[in-house]
Amino acid sequence: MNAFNVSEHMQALGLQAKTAAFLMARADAATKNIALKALARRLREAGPVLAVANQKDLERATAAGLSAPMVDRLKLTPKVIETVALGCEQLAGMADVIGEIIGMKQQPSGIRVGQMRVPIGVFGMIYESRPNVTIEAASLAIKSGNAAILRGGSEAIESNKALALLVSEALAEAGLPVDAVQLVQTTDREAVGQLIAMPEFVHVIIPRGGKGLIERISRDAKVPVIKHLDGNCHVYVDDTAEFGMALRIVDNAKTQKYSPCNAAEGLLVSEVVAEDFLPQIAAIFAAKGVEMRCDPAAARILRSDEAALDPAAKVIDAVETDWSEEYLAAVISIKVVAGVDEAIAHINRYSSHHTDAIVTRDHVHAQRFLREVDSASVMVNASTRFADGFEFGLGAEIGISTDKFHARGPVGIEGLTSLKYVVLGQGEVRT
Ligand SMILES: NC(=O)C1=CN([C@@H]2O[C@H](COP(=O)(O)OP(=O)(O)OC[C@H]3O[C@@H](n4cnc5c(N)ncnc54)[C@H](OP(=O)(O)O)[C@@H]3O)[C@@H](O)[C@H]2O)C=CC1
Ligand SMILES: N[C@@H](CCC(=O)OP(=O)(O)O)C(=O)O
Repeated sequence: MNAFNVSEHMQALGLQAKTAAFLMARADAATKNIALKALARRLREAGPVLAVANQKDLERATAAGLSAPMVDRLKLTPKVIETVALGCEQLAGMADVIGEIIGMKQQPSGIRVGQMRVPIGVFGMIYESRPNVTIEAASLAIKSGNAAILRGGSEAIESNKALALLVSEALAEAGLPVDAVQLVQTTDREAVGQLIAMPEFVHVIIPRGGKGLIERISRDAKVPVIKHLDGNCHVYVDDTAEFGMALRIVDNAKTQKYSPCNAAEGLLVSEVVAEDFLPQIAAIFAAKGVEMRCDPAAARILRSDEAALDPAAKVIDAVETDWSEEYLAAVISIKVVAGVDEAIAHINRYSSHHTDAIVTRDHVHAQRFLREVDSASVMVNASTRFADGFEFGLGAEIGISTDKFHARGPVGIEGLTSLKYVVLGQGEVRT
């Protein structure tokens, strides 16, 4: 048997994607929606097959010692499958934005100038070991009329192969090119190196992952990149925060799920309310086993007799690196700040500019936070966990862009499109 040649494989995927992209760009809305509905049906029918594939991944991951939150996101449960199937149906029900023309205006010369929304072409995506992302990316590629080359996390390879087969079948059923969505068939990272350096085939790269991934992409990519990076997200509890609300939001932002990029990693509390608020949130964290990495002021409050914390509560002295850390685990950094100015300054210095929230009843503080915090999503009185394409009404998401150009925050259909100018004349010439 011939050895698997990564370079040949990637060149073949690239060429096939380029051909498919041309056909996808001219596919009509009804055909794309047939494919999406077929994919939803096939996902529901394939439950047992997907379970077998996913079990192989889970066994390998568990044997390799993957942490519990990471194993959790690898799971392709019936609920996860139903959610992505529903997502495909929701996308099918959404208006097709491809071909829409906006801003048509007549110019002094007589020509009319506007902009048409068009697919980007071929996007290459590198993402974490979360199999549902394969379907979200595939369904968004179909709806937006793009072709995609998907390189999922290595722990999810069996699940992804099974899912990619369903996508090909759904595309074929609708009469669309099966190569519109292709999965890289190897976990060899050399394939990533090839994918990001094929400008003749791939128009944009979408990396979803941590710092190691982005270092490589930034160094080696030969095509534009829309970065979907780490989330060092914060909740700031302001002087006037309503405590019940603040407790609910901070608890949810930290503990509803530990692995996502939109989970809170840092809690900032105004010194005006710190003595009262911190023991209450710390009691919740202690009950859930959340380790608290505290600055001296927070540590003093939580170690005092008045706090009356369970002796088993994990109150640790924070070090400088804690402020920049994305734990993705039952750990949170806690700092007492003088007020909204210090909170904004801290966030702008240490956050990864992903998602940050303020809990307050002060309108001026809320407005200042929204305007001055330089992050892709800024929130008032809501959990950072809402930073998600589905929750933002986009139908699905490619991920959460931490870039400032082209697309910022949760990226849906429009983030996978571009606008080109269209000019309508009646024989005008330039003088
Ligand atoms: N902003 C967003 O939308 C999202 C951001 N994230 C972020 O992702 C991170 C957690 O996910 P995690 O799986 O640990 O991320 P990783 O960065 O470790 O892995 C993500 C993907 O990148 C690949 N990869 C990583 N490093 C390299 C490299 N040097 N060369 C080639 N490929 C590489 C991985 O491949 P392999 O399988 O071979 O390791 C995997 O496919 C967190 O920082 C989280 O915040 C996660 C989801 C969404
Ligand atoms: N959109 C997602 C967040 C994406 C994300 O961070 O995924 P992961 O890092 O794989 O857990 C959500 O909140 O559901």
